[in-house]
Amino acid sequence: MEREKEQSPFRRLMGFASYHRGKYAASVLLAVVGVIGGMIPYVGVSRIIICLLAGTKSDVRFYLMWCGISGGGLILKTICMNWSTALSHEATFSVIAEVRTELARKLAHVPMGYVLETPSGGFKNVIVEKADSLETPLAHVLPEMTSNLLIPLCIIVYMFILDWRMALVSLITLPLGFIFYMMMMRDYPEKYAGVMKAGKHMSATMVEYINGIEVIKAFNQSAKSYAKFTDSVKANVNVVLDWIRSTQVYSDISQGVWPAVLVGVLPVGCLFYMDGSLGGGEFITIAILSLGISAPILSAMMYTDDIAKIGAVVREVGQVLDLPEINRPKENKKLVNRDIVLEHVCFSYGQEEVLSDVNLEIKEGSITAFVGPSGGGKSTIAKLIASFWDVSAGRIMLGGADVRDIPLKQIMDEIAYVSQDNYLFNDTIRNNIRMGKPSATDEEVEAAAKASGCHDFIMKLEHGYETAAGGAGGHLSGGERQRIAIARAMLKDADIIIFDEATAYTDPENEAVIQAAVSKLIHGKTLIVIAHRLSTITDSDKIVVIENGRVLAEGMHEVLLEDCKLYRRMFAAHMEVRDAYAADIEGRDILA
Ligand SMILES: Nc1ncnc2c1ncn2[C@@H]1O[C@H](COP(=O)(O)OP(=O)(O)OP(=O)(O)O)[C@@H](O)[C@H]1O
Repeated sequence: MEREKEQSPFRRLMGFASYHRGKYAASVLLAVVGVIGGMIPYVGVSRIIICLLAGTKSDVRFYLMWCGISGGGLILKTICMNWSTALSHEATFSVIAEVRTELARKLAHVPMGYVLETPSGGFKNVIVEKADSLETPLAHVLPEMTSNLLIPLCIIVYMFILDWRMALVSLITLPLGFIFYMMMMRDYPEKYAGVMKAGKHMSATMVEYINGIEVIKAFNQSAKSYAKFTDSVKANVNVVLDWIRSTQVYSDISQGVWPAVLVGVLPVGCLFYMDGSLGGGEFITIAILSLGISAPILSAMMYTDDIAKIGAVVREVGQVLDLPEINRPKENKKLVNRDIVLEHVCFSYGQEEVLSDVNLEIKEGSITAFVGPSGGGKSTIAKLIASFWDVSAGRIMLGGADVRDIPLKQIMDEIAYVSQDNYLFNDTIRNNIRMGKPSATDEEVEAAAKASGCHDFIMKLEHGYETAAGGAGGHLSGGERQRIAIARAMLKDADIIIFDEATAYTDPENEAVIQAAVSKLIHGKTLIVIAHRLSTITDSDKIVVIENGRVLAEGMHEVLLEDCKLYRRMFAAHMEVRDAYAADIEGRDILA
């Protein structure tokens, strides 16, 4: 596994934006030109006022010219600012799309365990909400903050040229407001990280609540009594309110103090005017200009809030991007056959070892069944073979090569994993089956559906193959979903098939259809079946009994019945349940 070097949030943000730096540079340049355009009316007004008061110009064309120049400046400002914003948004939405694509790619390359252990709401929060929150700093901060800081800077320089004393007086509210602003920003990153954490937790529990709504309803719970959900909503609102309470006063004071420039400019200006050291034109010009200082500075300050947030956002996006990947070579490996060999395999989820010293040989073209008590490690072995995780110790060989030396894509091509949780995408049934082979024609899709026993129930659906399957399978039964997964695997035509039999007891009719589908699917292939109904695997070439993370026994059905007490007991128990179930069904049929 590989851990990328940790980067500072700012460098990472710049890294995201680097492919679009041309657009960002043009956006900043246009913003600067826009600021210059925006300054022109101030100069125009000042020229007109000074000349009017001094009475030095009586030609109306002079005033009309400055009116025209001022209007031109405003038009230049509007065009440049809008163009600048359009460019920065164009670049930013591309960056956000790239970040999302990279996050999604990352999830496909980290060990499955990381993805499964993280609530899906957590990932959704990072990929959707957090990625979205990059929009403000990237699209607005660069051009708009540049212009919002440049405007007051230019005004101040101009005021210094007119009268340096008045310029200083007009700046007096800036440091005062800044003190309160800094008090507001105290511990900001920590507080904001707390708000984000609470939001993420709420999002995760909400997704959990929605996913588990069936169980919650079945057990007569409600949103209120589902304490985890209500607690997270309350915790979120408390953290946000605490944060607002601790900053609101300072924020209000600083926002009140900053624009109050006339409090100094008017009395001091009157004094200077009365003692003759300040001209009437300059006084009025400075009074007007001083009003233009605080608004852009306040806007720029608003962005510092976003800059402070961005560290936490980028860090969180970075945490996903830095997850260790399953590190595999890129070049395909030549496999001599499809034999699978496990040598002294150990594996732990976190600290707890769930497999210890597992040795196993699965011959190409054979049928191998994993059986054993729940939690014994059957699925874990199957998932290690499919490279969902890497072993903690020992090795797994496929066709003579260590699976860690085989690219993930090659493993995915070699192995079809038909799991119990057959996720159906929110797409048509046809496209769901086609996932097994994206280039498959409609005829191939339907042929696979027929072979896997899906065709009849699909044709009974309202829109046949074009019916939307809906998230996680919609209204299809477990058995139907499993048959769709078998159809997908048939299209994929992989050499090795891992089939995780459904734990829920399916009716004998459905079981027979699934059995028929599986036997068509495995023709000439290597099959590993994680079996929960022992009657279905008695003909296997090899049955492996797995208990407490170890291989307890292996052999054919008859041999194990003789030699393995656990297998004998499990088989007898299974037959008993099966017979009782069959008798129950028969009884109901007679009553009907
Ligand atoms: N993602 C996981 N994180 C932590 N522990 C896990 C995870 N998946 C499985 N385990 C644990 O590993 C052990 C083996 O689980 P596994 O699913 O491989 O057993 P199994 O024999 O397939 O069980 P079943 O027949 O119930 O499906 C169990 O103790 C289980 O709780």
